[in-house]
Amino acid sequence: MPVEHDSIMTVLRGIVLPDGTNLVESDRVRALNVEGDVVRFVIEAPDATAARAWSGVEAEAKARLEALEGVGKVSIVMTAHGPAGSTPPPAATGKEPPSLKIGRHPTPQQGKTKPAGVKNVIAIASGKGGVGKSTVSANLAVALAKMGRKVGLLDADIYGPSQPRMMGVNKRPASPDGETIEPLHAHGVTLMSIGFMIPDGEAVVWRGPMLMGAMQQMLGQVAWGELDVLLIDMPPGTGDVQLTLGQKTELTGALVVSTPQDVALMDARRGISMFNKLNVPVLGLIENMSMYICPNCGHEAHIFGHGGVAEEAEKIGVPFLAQLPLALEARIAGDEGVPIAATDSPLAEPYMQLAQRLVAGGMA
Ligand SMILES: Nc1ncnc2c1ncn2[C@@H]1O[C@H](COP(=O)(O)OP(=O)(O)OP(=O)(O)O)[C@@H](O)[C@H]1O
Repeated sequence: MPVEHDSIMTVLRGIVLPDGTNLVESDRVRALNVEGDVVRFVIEAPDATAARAWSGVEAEAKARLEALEGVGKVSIVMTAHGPAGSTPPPAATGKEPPSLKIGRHPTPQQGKTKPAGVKNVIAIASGKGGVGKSTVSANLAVALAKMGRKVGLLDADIYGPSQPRMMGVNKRPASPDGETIEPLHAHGVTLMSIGFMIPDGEAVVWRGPMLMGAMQQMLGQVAWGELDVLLIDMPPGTGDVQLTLGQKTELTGALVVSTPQDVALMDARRGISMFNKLNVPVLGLIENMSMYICPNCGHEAHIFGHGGVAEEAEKIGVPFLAQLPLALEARIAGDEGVPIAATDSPLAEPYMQLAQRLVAGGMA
């Protein structure tokens, strides 16, 4: 029988650190993963000096866990996040402990790249917050997965990552080697969110270089595997993440989500003009909250106006890809972690059609 997570934590609680606390109490254990009889995790030391001084801690944890019933192999990676102390690094073996931290200065990069094995990368953007960009991203990802496509979803919305809630998963991804990050999986979609890696609100204060570094890591360190398409749920507006992504990533293109309201459309125009400047093709516009369908009588009301996004698409010569109704059922589904496209509700249909258009166009 595989070893229980709790039994492992009990053992780790018994491993005393030099300051008298233990590994669990001082929150040093990350990415604990049990597969069969193999236990893997990361010990996150406060800095490189401590990481070196804790080699006995690592050895003790390994020996004690290997003595547990059901455990065959134990693999521990020691990482350190803080500045190194004054002690010189160990001789010859040389390699610094890998860093699992998301949010760092970028490493130099020549030209545009995309994760190996990923055929298409599509940014889902909006000029304005709250228009439903994350809802569209989650549902489109699920609809594509239902069609049998291999889909990844990267939630890069640093101001309010909503995919953990919308896709119904929220835990810290495993990192068996302290460098590669194993994405999570939900509703057939390979999923990574900046929200899995950093405490709420921390990234909001990041500016240019830190954001560039974080995006580089989310694209480059995550083991995305073979994907037909990777959707990126962007933060709203035209900030550093959008710029970095447009300049550094080989994007198939961008989908721009807007409500029919004039104010939302004005902001959407700004987003479109940014993508044009970055030479990122705008694959199409999506109108969300097009009409409200009363759940009681079926009456349709155009709460945020009517037809604005279709007109805009025609004016700028890009496809108008979908019209998505405002529906209570869709909101509740998103809040409960089961996107409406994952259900057999008729509201899943417009997302299936959107997915089909992208597949037919060779974009996903
Ligand atoms: N078509 C819809 N019908 C009903 N509710 C919707 C619809 N689209 C979005 N919502 C709801 O509106 C809220 C905002 O949507 P969402 O988070 O997808 O927007 P966003 O543009 O990603 O926002 P942000 O910029 O804050 O990330 C959510 O509660 C979501 O469930």
